[in-house]
Amino acid sequence: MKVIIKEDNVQGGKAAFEIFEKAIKSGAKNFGLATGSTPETLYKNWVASDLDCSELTSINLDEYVGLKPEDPQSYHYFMQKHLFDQKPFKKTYVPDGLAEDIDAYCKEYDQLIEDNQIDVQLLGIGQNGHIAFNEPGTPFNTGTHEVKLTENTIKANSRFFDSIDDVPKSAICMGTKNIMHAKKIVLLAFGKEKAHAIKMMIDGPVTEEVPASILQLHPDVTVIVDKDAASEL
Ligand SMILES: N[C@@H]1[C@@H](O)[C@H](O)[C@@H](COP(=O)(O)O)O[C@@H]1O
Repeated sequence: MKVIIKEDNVQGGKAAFEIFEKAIKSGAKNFGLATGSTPETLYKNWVASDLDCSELTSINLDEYVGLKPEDPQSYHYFMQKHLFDQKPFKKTYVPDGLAEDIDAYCKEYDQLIEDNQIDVQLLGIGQNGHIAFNEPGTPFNTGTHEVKLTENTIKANSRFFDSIDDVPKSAICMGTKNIMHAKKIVLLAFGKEKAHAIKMMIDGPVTEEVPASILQLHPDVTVIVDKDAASEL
């Protein structure tokens, strides 16, 4: 893993954007994208750039079960607002939180990822080391699946909702198998509350108890952290 330590999330977002820009200019077409507060500075740089995205395809990591795409808390909405409305892509995919047959839908999403191998996969990390919504204990060979969110994640994500009771209890997300299939991975983490997860991911054992630790086994991972998130390294 290559670890880049930047002053703050502004510098971190800029460094991340440079990686995406270089990949696009070198012909990369398929991007695995992520939500959460962490990628916002990257998307700001992306939107402000003159990059043409009309030939790009994006496949997002996850979506809450039960939220409509136009729900302001949905990850569909987030992506439209922070990137796709300003930078139209050729095709964008975010898991369908309203899918009726979730198991069948997850298989379709796996096929989509199989057919469009991701050139650069963006990731954030949860305080407990989760990536996408792969919570501690999720088997490493899992594909796209429905996941019950842990109390820890519901609490952490409740800041985006009016009340903690409004936070959906489950989500559809890519599994670690899908994530590891990407050619290149860029993981971002900013803030002190991510410091322990970053330490475990980089220096801890590879264990399903810390889902992000699987990234130690991927050949091309760049981790961009700010000083706070790097404080336990
Ligand atoms: N499913 C998302 C993850 O993809 C994200 O990485 C994590 C951290 O979010 P934030 O960047 O807001 O700290 O939260 C959520 O649980």
